[in-house]
Amino acid sequence: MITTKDLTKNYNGFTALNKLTLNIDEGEIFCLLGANGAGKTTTINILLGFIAPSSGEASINGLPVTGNATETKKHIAYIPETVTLYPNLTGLENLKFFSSLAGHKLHRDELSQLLIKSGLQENAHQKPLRSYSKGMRQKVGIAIALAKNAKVLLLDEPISGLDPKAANEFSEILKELSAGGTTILMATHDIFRAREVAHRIGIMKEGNLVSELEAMDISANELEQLYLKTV
Ligand SMILES: Nc1ncnc2c1ncn2[C@@H]1O[C@H](COP(=O)(O)OP(=O)(O)OP(=O)(O)O)[C@@H](O)[C@H]1O
Repeated sequence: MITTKDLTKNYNGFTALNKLTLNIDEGEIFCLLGANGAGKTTTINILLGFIAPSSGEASINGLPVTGNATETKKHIAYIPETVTLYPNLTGLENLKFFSSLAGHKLHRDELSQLLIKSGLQENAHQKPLRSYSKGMRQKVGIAIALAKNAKVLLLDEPISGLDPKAANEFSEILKELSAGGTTILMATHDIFRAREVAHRIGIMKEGNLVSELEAMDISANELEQLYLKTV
């Protein structure tokens, strides 16, 4: 569960995020749309405990992030736009290393299965990351997030750079996780994907959440029109 109440972030008089109130239930997928600079990353960074809000509150599974960030982070898996990994380690080795940092000791077979589930072709598992495309690196990032088995997943434009097939597979993974009870917040510029994968969609403009709608109630075309009218 992700909740924010009147969440605000100011930078020297500039309001990057203005009184954002969100309630994302267990198992729900919420997509945040908005032009560059709308406040999507700021929201995610506050939820991660990376930056402190100026006012308002953010909670993960009922626990306020402020003052409890070490604890709340344990419940969160995070996939940024560009996943940072070790170029000289293979996909398997990166996954093993990062999942062990999160306290998980997984066998080789389990690691391979996670990479396969994330859509990384098997012949790449043993190759060094420096030989991977952006989409392939992103899939290792997805596998690392899956390994953590977190109840909350935060995604900041995770599909930019993925080809349509990989993006589609990624949507399927998100739906599976959601069906298993994972709460998902995804910032994205991909209106079509948002419409396809989300239960609810929010459109942000200049730090404000200006529209909030059920994905089922709107077609991709209508969502695009609304987005263009809004931002
Ligand atoms: N450290 C900072 N100091 C000053 N302003 C900042 C800082 N971080 C973010 N901002 C500003 O806050 C606003 C919101 O930025 P944010 O990164 O949340 O937008 P976004 O919706 O994620 O955009 P994008 O789609 O480009 O990733 C922007 O105007 C940005 O310039």
